[in-house]
Amino acid sequence: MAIPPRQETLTFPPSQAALLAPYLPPLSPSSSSSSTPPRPHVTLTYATSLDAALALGPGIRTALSGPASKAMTHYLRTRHDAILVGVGTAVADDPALNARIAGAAGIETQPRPVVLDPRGRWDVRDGARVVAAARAGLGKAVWVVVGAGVEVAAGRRAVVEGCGGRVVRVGVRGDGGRFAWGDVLAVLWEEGVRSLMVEGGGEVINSLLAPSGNGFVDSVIVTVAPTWLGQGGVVVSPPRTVGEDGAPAPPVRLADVQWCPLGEDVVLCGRIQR
Ligand SMILES: NC(=O)C1=CN([C@@H]2O[C@H](COP(=O)(O)OP(=O)(O)OC[C@H]3O[C@@H](n4cnc5c(N)ncnc54)[C@H](O)[C@@H]3O)[C@@H](O)[C@H]2O)C=CC1
Ligand SMILES: Nc1nc(O)c(N)c(N[C@@H]2O[C@H](COP(=O)(O)O)[C@@H](O)[C@H]2O)n1
Repeated sequence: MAIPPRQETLTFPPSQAALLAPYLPPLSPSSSSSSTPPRPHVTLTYATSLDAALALGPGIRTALSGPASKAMTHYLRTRHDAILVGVGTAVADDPALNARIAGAAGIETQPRPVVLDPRGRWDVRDGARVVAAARAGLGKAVWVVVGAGVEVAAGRRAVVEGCGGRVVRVGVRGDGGRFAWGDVLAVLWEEGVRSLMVEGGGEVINSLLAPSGNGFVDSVIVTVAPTWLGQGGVVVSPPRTVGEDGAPAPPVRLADVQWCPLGEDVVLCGRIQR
């Protein structure tokens, strides 16, 4: 018999959850969306250092959140239908992508892990934490989003499907072999996803904050940790664009801002100013 993975159980007080409520998708989402075409509510959320770094370097798993903001992240996971990371994060962190928090009782409260992997490079194995969590009933099974014409090796497909997951196809027509966000969100909506939490990593966040992506972001919840990681980190800094007149486009800025201290960290909530 397989031994289920050991995991911690975090707690997040209702008083702190109430501060986040205005930025979260509705608890009972309707089947229609106010957007045309319909798409899920998108919450962009990650932890950063004071020098805007997500990690010490590409491929280096780096703990930034303290215990309280880590618990917040797991609460956020229970409040979304799906949680999305890029393949860079799947490879670097081997994340479990489940909600390990008191109150996350039953598989229904768990988010669907989604890995964006346009070229099918994720060498997912049975030992991957996200696979182990699904097998143990501690999380939903992963969906791997690959480019429309991409071959996924039979062994990898067997691992994904063997734990109940799926390979989902989306055409690649974004720049640099990436997906266009509208395409990914349309497919997830069709699959029943009404709320999506985007966790990272750097490339995914920067492309979502770029002009072609930020119109899809409904709210932003960023944990700021009191540390500088130094040069060479994986940094959040979206591309600057130039308007038709050659002048720089206005910077991306948050509106409806709230700063909430959480342990030694500060959590910044807002919506992208339109
Ligand atoms: N502090 C935090 O909250 C988090 C930190 N991280 C860190 O981030 C690092 C990984 O970041 P990256 O290497 O930048 O990889 P990433 O996780 O952003 O994945 C990038 C890959 O995603 C795919 N992709 C598909 N469509 C895309 C699109 N529209 N936009 C962007 N990418 C798209 C591409 O294949 C691309 O190479 C790791 O070190 C991880 O520890 C990751 C998540 C959260
Ligand atoms: N909120 C937050 N704080 C940090 O300090 C982090 N390093 C991350 N990373 C994200 O969480 C994923 C790990 O998830 P599991 O604990 O394995 O379920 C990692 O892949 C990043 O997406 N997040």
